[in-house]
Amino acid sequence: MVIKPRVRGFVCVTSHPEGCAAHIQQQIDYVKSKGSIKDGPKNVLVIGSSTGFGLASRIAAAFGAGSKTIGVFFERPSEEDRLGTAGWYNTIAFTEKARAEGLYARNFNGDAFANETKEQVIAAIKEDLGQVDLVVYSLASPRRPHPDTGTVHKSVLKPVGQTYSNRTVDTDRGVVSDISIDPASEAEIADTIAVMGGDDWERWMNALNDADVLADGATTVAYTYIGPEVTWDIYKNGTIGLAKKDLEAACKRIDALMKTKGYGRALISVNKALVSQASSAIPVVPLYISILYKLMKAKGTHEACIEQMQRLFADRLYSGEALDLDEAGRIRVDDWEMQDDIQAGVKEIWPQVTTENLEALTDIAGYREEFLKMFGFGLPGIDYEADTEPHRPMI
Ligand SMILES: NC(=O)c1ccc[n+]([C@@H]2O[C@H](COP(=O)([O-])OP(=O)(O)OC[C@H]3O[C@@H](n4cnc5c(N)ncnc54)[C@H](O)[C@@H]3O)[C@@H](O)[C@H]2O)c1
Repeated sequence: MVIKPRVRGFVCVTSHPEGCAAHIQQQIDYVKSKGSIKDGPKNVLVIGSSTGFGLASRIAAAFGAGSKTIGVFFERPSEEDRLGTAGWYNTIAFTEKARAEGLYARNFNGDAFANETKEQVIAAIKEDLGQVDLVVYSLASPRRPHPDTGTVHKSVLKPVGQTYSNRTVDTDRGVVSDISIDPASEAEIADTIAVMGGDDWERWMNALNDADVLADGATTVAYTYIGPEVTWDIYKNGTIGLAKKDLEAACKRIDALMKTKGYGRALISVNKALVSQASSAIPVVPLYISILYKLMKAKGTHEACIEQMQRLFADRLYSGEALDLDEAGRIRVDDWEMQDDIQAGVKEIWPQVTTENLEALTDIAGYREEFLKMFGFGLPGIDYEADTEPHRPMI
């Protein structure tokens, strides 16, 4: 079938298998162009490995350090009259390319929050790898069925304590407008923490430790975002920010657990704002990203997921040097985003943006390009008029 993009609000409901494979290849080529990561991780578990930062982490580990990888993700295969999700096709392409180079890659499509998924993954580690020396926790989920109670918690992206009003952009239609978001209820705050906080990461690490599948000196890392003041009420100080605070608290407890294993460590990396399936759903953030991209591209410091994760692995986690951490003990690969001149530029452009000057003042074109790329569209060398097989089994 011929597959075209069909964008509905902040999602694209179609995805192109060959385009996704070309996107994976671009990321592999980038990692290889940076040279190999010496003393990188050997056996890596990536939780949330099919898109965004988790996928880029898996690619950086496999193709930068020759790591064996196990990926856990929640994606949908194609059905008779429905395409598979981009993450489904991404994972097939990654796995084909990894195995073609003799790299071990094994996949688990299932709910990472569930006890059974953890048990299956642990059994696979025991069977194939013995132990893992890096666990990347990169889940972004709108819901979590609680493994003990069965209650389904749903996360919300809302301010806390007061109504938040700001401008936002409908990235599909290019319309800039003002929005007001009412504050979250106590129940919504608790639900968001249950989904995006640190409980599940801690459960994974305890389960891996109890099963003795963490290597001595193993590292685990999870990702967060801070960003500029203009987004704080909806991000850093909003429901998602409180969940991230909970993630950081869990990090301290997990770090203590990891310290019982030689030089083990648990870390939080603060990453840059990027177009991803998760970030496109956050109000206001896509407008910020469009302005940010314009400024960072002009300065020559723009990075996408793969550049960020390659830098995290090569220059931070596995540089062989002591980690340069911020006052809260976090790694900062959002350093170039947060530079004063970039943020001063954002402050200057922000109040001026309207529907009419959106194209001129921001990189909305680059935003849309990145957005479509996540679903395999707009990749060079792909004939989007050609027939494509949409039904592809997981490997
Ligand atoms: N995108 C950004 O701008 C940004 C910036 C900094 C930090 N982060 C953080 O990085 C992390 C990853 O975000 P992303 O933007 O790469 O998201 P993403 O939506 O691209 O990826 C999420 C991953 O989680 C998996 N997943 C979701 N629910 C699952 C479940 N129940 N079981 C198993 N897998 C499941 C998906 O399959 C996918 O692989 C998040 O913690 C996010 O807060 C994102």
